[in-house]
Amino acid sequence: MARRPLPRILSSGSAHIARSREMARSAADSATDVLHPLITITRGLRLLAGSGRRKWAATPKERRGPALFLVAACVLVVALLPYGPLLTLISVMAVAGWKGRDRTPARKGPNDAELQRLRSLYEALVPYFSVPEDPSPLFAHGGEWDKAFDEYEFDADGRLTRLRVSYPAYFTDGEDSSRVRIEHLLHTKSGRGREYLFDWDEEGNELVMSVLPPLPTDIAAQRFVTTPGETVLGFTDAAAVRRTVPVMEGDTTRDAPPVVWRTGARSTEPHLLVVGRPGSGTTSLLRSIALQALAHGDVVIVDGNGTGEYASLTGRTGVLAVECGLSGALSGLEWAANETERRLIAANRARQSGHAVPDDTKRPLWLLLDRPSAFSHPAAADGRPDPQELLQVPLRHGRAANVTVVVAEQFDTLDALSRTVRTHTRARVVLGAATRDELASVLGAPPHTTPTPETPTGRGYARLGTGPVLRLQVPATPDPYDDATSDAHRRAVLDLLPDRHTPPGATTEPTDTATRTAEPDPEPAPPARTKVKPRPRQSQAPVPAAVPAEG
Ligand SMILES: Nc1ncnc2c1ncn2[C@@H]1O[C@H](COP(=O)(O)OP(=O)(O)OP(=O)(O)O)[C@@H](O)[C@H]1O
Repeated sequence: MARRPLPRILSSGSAHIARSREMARSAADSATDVLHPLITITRGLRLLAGSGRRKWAATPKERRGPALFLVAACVLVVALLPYGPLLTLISVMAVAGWKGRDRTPARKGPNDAELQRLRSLYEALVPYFSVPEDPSPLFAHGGEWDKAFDEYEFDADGRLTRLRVSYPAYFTDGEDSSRVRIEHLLHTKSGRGREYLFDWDEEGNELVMSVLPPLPTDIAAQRFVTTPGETVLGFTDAAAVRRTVPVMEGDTTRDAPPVVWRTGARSTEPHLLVVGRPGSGTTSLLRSIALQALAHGDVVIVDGNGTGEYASLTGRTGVLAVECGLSGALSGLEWAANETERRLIAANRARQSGHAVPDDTKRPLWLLLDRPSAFSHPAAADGRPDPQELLQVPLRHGRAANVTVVVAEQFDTLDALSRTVRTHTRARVVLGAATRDELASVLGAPPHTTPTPETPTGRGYARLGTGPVLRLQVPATPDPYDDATSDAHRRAVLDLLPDRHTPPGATTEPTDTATRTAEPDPEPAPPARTKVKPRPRQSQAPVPAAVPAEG
């Protein structure tokens, strides 16, 4: 059977309809192009009219009369001016055109993946931020997440970088354990491997979580711009401190936010305790402090490690002693205790007789003790006092006598520190990996940030007295005599060292000499800047790390 042709309307209809649609679309496009200025101006006029209406509504009733009068006066002036109405019309059109211009709207709201992240975060928070008794809970399974998350930001990889969470007033945000649970959950769900800052606003029932950039690790030892009495412990977040200091990085200078510790008579935390794990950079921090202290004062170093990491300081001007053995440590600290008393008495006498405090009581004296607990056992075995006992006077009265004590100790041997040391060292630093409890026990408060995914050496936290816990990165101040030290760092440290006051060959005394120095001095030797120079005790003879040689 021959096939009958389809009716014309069915065979050519679809093509016809498509053509008509195409024509209509191009006509609409052309009309839009032609009418575009008109559309823009109309939109602008509508916006202007809207803002005018709002302004009028916001004007107090008693001011409406004068405002109307002013407008009428303006209209009259414009009407009387030559070309006034025309110029006004052109100006209004121009303003309307500017106001109504097409601003491509920025993408609002999260994309699908981000939306999914926010929803799952919201769902995860429901058990923590809701109670069955709440009739209209902010957090409920399947609830409106956008009411709880007021602000959010994602990075290019779609990971959260900032989130503001509103939570119900009954959440126990005053309890550390409740906060820790929320912080842990948000940290885990938002992606590990980054450091987060949690900022709790208890009054507003809001929590802001933000990602912190890593602290720069490329600042090396250098002369920092500080006043006498200020020591740069390291560098922190720009938002955490009010001040910056210029720092050199290679050939460039930039401003960095320092953690500045103030010592001396007006300091509220005149002594420092540094705690860390082995290799965390505590010795480097003490070296950095020594280099800064030597710019204005004298230094006595007691090295319980006995590994000679302070050898570069031996015999330098202002370095009164570098002690590695028990006898040397005892005699050095005994001298320091006597010197503290001498300064106090001299200053007191001068004040009572109405004179100025003598200059030789003002020069800062620093006692830097690296792992003093290493001496405790040999001292007990030998029936001699623990060197820490000799710190009582400098710690208790050092502030008035310009004597500053810095103690570095490791977590494992923290118990061996005397009560006096713990009580009087109110400036605290923790370096290296540490649990939240360890940080809280040393600093007196936990940090508001999550632990670092990788802890570079010299990275940790600082807290000065009752101040906030600050992230800290210590400037690289390695031992210049260490073969592993880079040339740039070696040069940086050597440039900061004062000149030698004794030739290098005379620095190493045999162990028996160090033992001899254990005999108490008939009179305490005054510091280097006074008329008589103290006898520098450099017992740098190599000794085992834990047990000093002469015991
Ligand atoms: N802030 C820092 N920047 C770069 N490198 C550092 C920093 N602090 C320390 N280091 C390097 O880390 C290593 C260990 O440092 P340091 O000796 O100061 O640690 P420590 O805590 O005293 O450890 P230990 O008690 O085992 O000697 C050294 O090679 C040192 O150069």
